[in-house]
Amino acid sequence: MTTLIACSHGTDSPEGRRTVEDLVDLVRQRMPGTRVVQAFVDVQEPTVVDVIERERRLDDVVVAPLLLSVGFHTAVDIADAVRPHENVRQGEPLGTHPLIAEVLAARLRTAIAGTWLPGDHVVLAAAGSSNPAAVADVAAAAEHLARLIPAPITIGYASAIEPRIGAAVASARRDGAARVIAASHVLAPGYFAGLVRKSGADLVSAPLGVDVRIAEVVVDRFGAA
Ligand SMILES: C[C@@]1(CC(=O)O)c2cc3[nH]c(cc4nc(cc5[nH]c(cc(n2)[C@H]1CCC(=O)O)[C@@](C)(CC(=O)O)[C@@H]5CCC(=O)O)C(CC(=O)O)=C4CCC(=O)O)c(CCC(=O)O)c3CC(=O)O
Ligand SMILES: [Co+2]
Repeated sequence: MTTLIACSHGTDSPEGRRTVEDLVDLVRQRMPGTRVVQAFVDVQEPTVVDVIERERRLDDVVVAPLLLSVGFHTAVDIADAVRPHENVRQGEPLGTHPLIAEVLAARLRTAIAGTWLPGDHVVLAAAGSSNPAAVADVAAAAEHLARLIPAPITIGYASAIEPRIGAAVASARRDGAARVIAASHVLAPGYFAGLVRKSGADLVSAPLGVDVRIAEVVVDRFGAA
């Protein structure tokens, strides 16, 4: 049997925790016959190291990151935990999958109450990482999103990388945007989602949240690992 370890960041937000749990439940429903368990890289327990240690004795294991971009957590935390074990594999993060762009577009449509206006500008608001590979992943996510919405898109980061979200919002306005909408490129409510809300955008979309399309991406990443 194979165990899928759904490894998210971890958050102090009760709503964020519930969101991730519900998302993992959706994954579980789609994978009868696979053991699906949660693990975390930061803030919450159990750690991915501990869960791998527990699961690898009985099963093949795939760690499916519930993270959007390659970054410190995928390339160091998860990779280091996986590397010593022959029967443990690591899946790709989720954010470059076209279905994620569909969810982003749906959250944006809700934020604008269904109507795009001339002069709308979207800032794709991502966490940011000290790992430069994150930039390419967020750019790929922006390209997918660009096919689905009529507004121009620029990118802003909550931490580690310039431009920050607030700066990206301000420069869109300087360049003539009539309405700036921040697209929350985060999985769940929490600290980073809060930073996006405070970025000064006119409207802010909800985190990706609980959605069967995201569960589908997790299953896909599991299958490709
Ligand atoms: C509140 C905090 C936890 C706390 O300490 O309480 C927190 C929370 C969350 N981070 C999330 C995501 C990511 N965090 C990183 C990276 C880092 N996160 C760090 C700190 C903190 N992260 C604390 C705030 C400190 C502050 O900024 O003031 C860094 C700086 C230092 C460290 O870990 O110690 C480390 C830099 C490592 C490096 O780059 O060197 C990456 C990028 C990457 O992986 O590289 C991603 C995106 C992964 C992806 O792509 O998905 C999510 C999920 C959001 C969602 O739902 O999607 C939450 C949960 C939430 O928002 O609540
Ligand atoms: Co973090």
